Amino acid sequence: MSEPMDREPVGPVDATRIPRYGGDSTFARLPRYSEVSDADALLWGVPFDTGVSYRPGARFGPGHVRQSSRLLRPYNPAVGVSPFAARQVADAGDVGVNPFDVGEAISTVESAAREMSGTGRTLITIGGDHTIALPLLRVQHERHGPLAVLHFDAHLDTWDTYFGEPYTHGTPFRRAAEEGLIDHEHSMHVGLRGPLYSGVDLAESARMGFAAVHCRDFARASLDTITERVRARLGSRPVYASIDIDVLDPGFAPGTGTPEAGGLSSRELLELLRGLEGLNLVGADLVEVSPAYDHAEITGIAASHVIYELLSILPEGR
Ligand SMILES: N=C(N)NCCCC(=O)O
Ligand SMILES: [Zn+2]
Ligand SMILES: [Zn+2]
Repeated sequence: MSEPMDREPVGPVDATRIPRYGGDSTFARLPRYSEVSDADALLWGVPFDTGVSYRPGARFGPGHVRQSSRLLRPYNPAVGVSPFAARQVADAGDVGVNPFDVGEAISTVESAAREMSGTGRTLITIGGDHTIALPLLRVQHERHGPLAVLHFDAHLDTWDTYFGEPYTHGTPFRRAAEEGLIDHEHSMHVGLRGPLYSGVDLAESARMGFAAVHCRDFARASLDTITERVRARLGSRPVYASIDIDVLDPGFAPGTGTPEAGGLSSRELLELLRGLEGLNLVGADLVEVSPAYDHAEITGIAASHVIYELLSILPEGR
């Protein structure tokens, strides 16, 4: 929002007074958007998975991530921040999208994101499959111009079409590049791995403006070296982080639709995010949590901690 908040932010329900396993399931037990006068940052869900190429179920992601976020506490010692006290964060619920029409769903997400971000609210979106990154990037681009896209994923998601369809979860970043939404000098994939369709896939993605850190790099370079590479690439540009939970190894995130062996640990991803403090993060999404393949909330908990770290590194006033 444009005006600074004139009162203390309304925080999560206090778990020392009201047990955390009961009651309303908002993200981290934060207030609903309708319960606060306004918000600096909004979490919201996009329960959509009509764009998937393999296992379905990410439409149930938002509810599952919220349910798995009940144990989050207010203070983040890793970065010395209380993310819910530094700004008003609220949960805006889920948007109702058409599961039978991908084009209509994309326009619905775009208009809802535009309306919710208003004159400057930060949006953190819980998917849903990766198709939804395209309308989210369109709205961020309207405000900030070409974005330094920080894309955590096992997959490139810069492929052209699936079964002739241009709007799928494997294609959002090619569409975004075609639409001029991506800053070619400052965007990056992190966590790539697994078999491709052809060697050309990587070259095409590089032509679209993405530098790349592969999972193989994590086997050799230190986390500090990789963090520095990422920071140097993003610079001071407006950064949009799009995090596909399948960037984590299936052992750390089994509940996802297109799992690939040999991924990051939750510890590596969380620590890398902490190392991005001070960057100009303007918004983010966390996608591809498919609860039917999750056990013991393993994937949901990892996802909720990723979102918590993102909130913890938001610049002041955002
Ligand atoms: N965005 C995700 N999670 N996956 C894309 C995989 C596309 C494929 O089936 O080749
Ligand atoms: Zn992926
Ligand atoms: Zn993806």
